[in-house]
Amino acid sequence: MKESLIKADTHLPRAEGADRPVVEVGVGVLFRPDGSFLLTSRPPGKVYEGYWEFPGGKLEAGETVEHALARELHEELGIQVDPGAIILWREQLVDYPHALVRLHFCKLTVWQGELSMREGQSFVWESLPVKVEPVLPGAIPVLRWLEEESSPG
Ligand SMILES: Nc1nc2c([nH]c(=O)n2[C@@H]2O[C@H](COP(=O)(O)OP(=O)(O)OP(=O)(O)O)[C@@H](O)[C@H]2O)c(=O)[nH]1
Repeated sequence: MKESLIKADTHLPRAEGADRPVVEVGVGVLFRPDGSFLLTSRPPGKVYEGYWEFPGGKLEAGETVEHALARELHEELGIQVDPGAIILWREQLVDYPHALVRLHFCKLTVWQGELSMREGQSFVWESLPVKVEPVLPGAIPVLRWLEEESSPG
């Protein structure tokens, strides 16, 4: 089956032309017992600064999605996560002007430690429909999937 692709900001030129490598990214949807989920703002200095997203980051060489995400959540949020508690959920390819990324979205309900924003981000526990904006193009499908999962039938 052909992988679904989102094209973001199509009016902007693409870096590196058509044959650019795919950057693999682990992304966490952290749920509290009341069903709310965590959104964080992209830190100052990063592309799409200030946009709301789910926390996560790029896989390093040799890492699994679960290990990369556990590492990123510790680096960004200061929490301890057992890679075994990370549930792989969905994938989405996104074509951005700066990179072609494959997002590996994961669900997570268990972690240790208090949240501390180590990169100058803001955070919010949200529920549908989310109130914060703008949401990163590559995070928007998650909101749709959560909506689908919460509606009967
Ligand atoms: N963390 C995260 N990244 C996302 C989401 N949606 C989405 O398109 N992305 C994209 O995935 C890539 C993640 O890169 P990043 O910059 O957050 O990762 P990182 O912390 O490893 O980056 P660094 O190399 O600047 O340290 C970016 O191109 C970002 O635009 C999302 O919901 N969460």
